[in-house]
Amino acid sequence: MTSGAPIGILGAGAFGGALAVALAARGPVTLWGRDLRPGQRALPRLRDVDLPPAVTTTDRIEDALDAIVLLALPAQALSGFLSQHAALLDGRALVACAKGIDLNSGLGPVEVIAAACPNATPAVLTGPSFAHDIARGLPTALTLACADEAQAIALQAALSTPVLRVYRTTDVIGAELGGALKNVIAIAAGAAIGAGFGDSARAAIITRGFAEMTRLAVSRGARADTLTGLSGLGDLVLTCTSEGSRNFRFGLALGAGEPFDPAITVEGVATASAAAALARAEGLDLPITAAVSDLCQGRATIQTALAALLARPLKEE
Ligand SMILES: NC(=O)C1=CN([C@@H]2O[C@H](COP(=O)(O)OP(=O)(O)OC[C@H]3O[C@@H](n4cnc5c(N)ncnc54)[C@H](OP(=O)(O)O)[C@@H]3O)[C@@H](O)[C@H]2O)C=CC1
Ligand SMILES: O=C(CO)COP(=O)(O)O
Repeated sequence: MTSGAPIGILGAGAFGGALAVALAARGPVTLWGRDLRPGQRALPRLRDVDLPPAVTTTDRIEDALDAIVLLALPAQALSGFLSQHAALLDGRALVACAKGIDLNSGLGPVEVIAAACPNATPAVLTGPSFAHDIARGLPTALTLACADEAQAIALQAALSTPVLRVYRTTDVIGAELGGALKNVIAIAAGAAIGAGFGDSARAAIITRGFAEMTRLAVSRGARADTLTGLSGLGDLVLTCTSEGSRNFRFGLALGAGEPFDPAITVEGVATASAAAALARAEGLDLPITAAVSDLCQGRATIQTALAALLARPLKEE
């Protein structure tokens, strides 16, 4: 494969680290993390995989400002981070790798970038992909969403490798809401399994959860067919069916009444509240999303949440 343009990655957690490993197959990558040492090869959040020589590590953002900059930070950290570093980041191609809705503003990652860096080309990289799969070089398909089609084509080419297959779309809202909302439904699926409700209940949650995802995304301007793609249904299936998912594992613990390590990133908690607020503003009924929000905020128990869902009036599918 021909050498690609240098890529900067801001955020050295599991996903930033995995993308650095994968993209090093194309060309030089600079990985920034707030505690990253120059020459560091092992990352605490990405076990069992060392960074290859084509990855330079740094704790100076200035070192990672390449033509393409990936923002591999949790969704709730993005706005503050961008405001803090806007002078350095504005005007560049900024690709959010986060899946969530900002709780303060109700915005997705691309709108968060646009608000903080109005001269940037904002995009989002999303889709079904566990960091440990990508880092191990397993075949993976992602979606790159950018409103500007020419930029989407360029970013798709720059971020694809022989095993990382990137599709593209200009439907930014659809791609980012699919990625954000699947985490909420994965918490519900995990909670159902953790509480012992069984696989049939999980199938119902996945299906009716998908209907909620589509309803909210379409009301916000997304195309319905984007939700049936990798960034929506694809990621929903992965996250609701694998204990590789932190959101699913968090749900399992919630359903079983067990504690969960608060240091682990679980995007669906904040996004459930943000999505429930958006649904109220749009006048939409999203019962599973509301139940997850209530469960996470301690306003419901798994038993009261189930009873409320089952007591809803019978309706046409
Ligand atoms: N892990 C996965 O399989 C996948 C994750 N994603 C998405 O990627 C995003 C990031 O997740 P992931 O990498 O897994 O999360 P991790 O918890 O593994 O890592 C998060 C990283 O962000 C850093 N960070 C958090 N807040 C800030 C801040 N304010 N300033 C600077 N750095 C900060 C953390 O630094 P520190 O360690 O110093 O706290 C850490 O390095 C999420 O939106 C997730 O949904 C998408 C696809 C797959
Ligand atoms: O987004 C992911 C898979 O596509 C990772 O899911 P978790 O954040 O639940 O681990």
